[in-house]
Amino acid sequence: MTEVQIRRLDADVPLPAYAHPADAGADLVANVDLTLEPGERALVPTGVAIALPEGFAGFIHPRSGLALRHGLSVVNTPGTIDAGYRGEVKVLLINHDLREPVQIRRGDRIAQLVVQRVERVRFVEVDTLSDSVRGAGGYGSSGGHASIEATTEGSL
Ligand SMILES: O=c1ccn([C@H]2C[C@H](O)[C@@H](COP(=O)(O)OP(=O)(O)OP(=O)(O)O)O2)c(=O)[nH]1
Ligand SMILES: [Mg+2]
Repeated sequence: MTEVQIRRLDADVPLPAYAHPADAGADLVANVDLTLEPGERALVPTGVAIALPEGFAGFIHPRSGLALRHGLSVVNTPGTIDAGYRGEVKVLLINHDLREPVQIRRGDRIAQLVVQRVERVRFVEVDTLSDSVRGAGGYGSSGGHASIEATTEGSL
């Protein structure tokens, strides 16, 4: 397992932790109490700083349970933590619920950090790009409906 240096900026705050052995995301914890009114956003400190090895990056994703129950998400999802960043990891939360405020208490697991290997590339300027099947098609160019064949019961 790749080791990542981590520094607590608050001695009481739990370190990011994976809830289950095969989870991709380690939960990040809020280090403050706050209330987000409908539509409101806030940059929430997690009380930790990390030093990712070169060739890795951290990506801050929302937690689906909070998104489902409260409309809580991450504005810039996924937030990017660069390997060279040594400041406090912060989460840019937003309350997407139209009616209810979201209460966050210090210690709540508010988002999850996915650490991944990333490639850096050298951009080589050319006059003509290599051909591809897709070409310049995008924005729904491949259509939106998959035809589903009618099946009679028991025919599978
Ligand atoms: O959700 C986030 C996003 C970013 N960061 C920190 C780590 C990251 O390495 C740094 C810069 O983030 P980003 O590159 O997304 O922001 P920017 O607007 O491009 O700022 P900069 O000019 O500092 O790169 O801020 C966080 O703590 N949480
Ligand atoms: Mg940047």
